[in-house]
Amino acid sequence: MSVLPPVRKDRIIGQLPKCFNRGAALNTENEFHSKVKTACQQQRTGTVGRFKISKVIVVGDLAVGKTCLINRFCKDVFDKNYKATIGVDFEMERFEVLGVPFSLQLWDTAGQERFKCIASTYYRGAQAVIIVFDLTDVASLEHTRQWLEDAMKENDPTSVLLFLVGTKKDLSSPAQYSLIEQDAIKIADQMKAEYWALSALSGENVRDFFFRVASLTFEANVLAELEKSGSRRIGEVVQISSNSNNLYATSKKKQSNCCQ
Ligand SMILES: Nc1nc2c(ncn2[C@@H]2O[C@H](COP(=O)(O)OP(=O)(O)OP(=O)(O)O)[C@@H](O)[C@H]2O)c(=O)[nH]1
Ligand SMILES: [Mg+2]
Repeated sequence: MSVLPPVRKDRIIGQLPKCFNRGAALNTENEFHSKVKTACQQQRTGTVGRFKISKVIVVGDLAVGKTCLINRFCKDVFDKNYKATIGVDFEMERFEVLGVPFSLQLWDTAGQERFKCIASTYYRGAQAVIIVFDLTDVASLEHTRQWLEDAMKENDPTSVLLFLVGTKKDLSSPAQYSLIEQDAIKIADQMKAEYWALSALSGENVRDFFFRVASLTFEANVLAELEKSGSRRIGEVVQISSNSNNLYATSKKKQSNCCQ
């Protein structure tokens, strides 16, 4: 018998959420992978949905808005006063994706230099890395390459999903926004990350973004489970996809360049 309460109604995902910008997306499919849909219908998702909790780390310069972003999604609150994160903090979020329970552990890390060495000890084992910058601060965008490099020292670049997220959209004028967006999309493309722009203050795109993170992480986990169980049967290795738009089939090749 499960001791957990049911998943909140507003955490149920039945469709693959859309990317934010097709020019910087991890995948541009309209639907979940057919193998994933079938596995969910047949309740053949292995450890996904039963024991597995996926770790997501959130990194980026100090005061770019990492804590506010997580708090807007998890608690629907916004604090205008800055309180630096000391070391790390985490929140658990439970979803139901295609009828399968799925949990994300969101690790909120410190951007301040003096807390960075504590925070970096928690980077290991991430399935997704969210690199945050402030849309009104170009330097914070430039620093995202360094944050990526640090996060990847502790993780396997072939299996981590990357997201590049610009915050404080409410503070940037349309002209200012479109300038920084061009640079952000270029960097996201080089990193093989999916780009999003949002505001924790207004809530714009926050829920859509986390639904996308949950969905793509879930999909990658189920595909990995299918591959594992398929390859156990001799001569019956599961073919994931040959579609070049699909990150999971091509991530090994693509991501090997990102931290060089
Ligand atoms: N206008 C506006 N302000 C924001 C937004 N997000 C965060 N802020 C403000 O930016 C400041 C820093 O936000 P935090 O979320 O604490 O920043 P952080 O990245 O967690 O900082 P560290 O924990 O030091 O790494 C706070 O004063 C927030 O109120 C946003 O979307 N819009
Ligand atoms: Mg913080």
